Amino acid sequence: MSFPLLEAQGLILRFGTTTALDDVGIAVHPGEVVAIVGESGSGKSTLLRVLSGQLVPAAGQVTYRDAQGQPHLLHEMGEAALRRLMRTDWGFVHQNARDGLRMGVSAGGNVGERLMAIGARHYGDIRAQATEWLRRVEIDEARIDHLPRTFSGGMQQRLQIARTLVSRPRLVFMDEPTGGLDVSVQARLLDLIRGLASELNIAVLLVTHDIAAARLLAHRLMVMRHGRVVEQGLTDRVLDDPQHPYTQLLVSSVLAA
Ligand SMILES: Nc1ncnc2c1ncn2[C@@H]1O[C@H](COP(=O)(O)OP(=O)(O)OP(=O)(O)O)[C@@H](O)[C@H]1O
Repeated sequence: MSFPLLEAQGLILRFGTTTALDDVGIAVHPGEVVAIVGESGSGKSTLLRVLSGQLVPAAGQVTYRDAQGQPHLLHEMGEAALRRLMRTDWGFVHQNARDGLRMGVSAGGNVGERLMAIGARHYGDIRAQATEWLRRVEIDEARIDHLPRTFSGGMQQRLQIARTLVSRPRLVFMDEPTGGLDVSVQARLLDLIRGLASELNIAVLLVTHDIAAARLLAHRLMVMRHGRVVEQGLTDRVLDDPQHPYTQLLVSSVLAA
């Protein structure tokens, strides 16, 4: 198997007396979708923030391997290098599309901007790619000059995905990407994410408390509770044959719902 794209060991992080991460390790390989599941307060979002360099752990390390195969210790990279990584190699899909979109910029502008950030300069090419990406995320290209605030919640989320993926990141961090949307809209969005991640061979680190979403998208699953990883493995194995009592409870409560 290839080297992991992102790898962490021994992560510890406390907020006052709360231990949000308690000796957490993870590895994400190129093209792999890994879901972090667990109840509210289990440490999922904190882990995502540490893995994407936004929070510095009290102990442990995170290593990112760049496109040339060079490993970098994330928390020793420096602000400028980290920002460059975020622009070129990584993408973020937020639960609230407003956090990932520029609401005062047209739909086409939202997508085109990301291309310009990685060096695209030719207006015609940028507009053509933006049009193509709107089509890919099932937004009518006639809406290209409209502002995202005129879009439905599901459309805004699809636009955020187009904006994120247009620059072909190697790794995308997603925090509850379908949270707050209608169930039918969620299903369509999950299908779209699954298709695009697989087609573009993008690694995804997905935080969700939605086991059904994790089953649909993730190759591997990591179950967290009270800041610890209680179980991890291939998604079907973990969900069909959970070993830890907490995972059994999570799975059975979904089945009973
Ligand atoms: N900025 C903060 N200051 C203080 N405590 C925090 C902060 N962020 C998180 N915590 C605490 O750390 C623990 C883990 O929180 P975290 O948000 O990572 O959990 P989560 O699994 O993502 O929950 P949710 O699904 O509700 O977002 C919780 O006890 C939370 O209250």
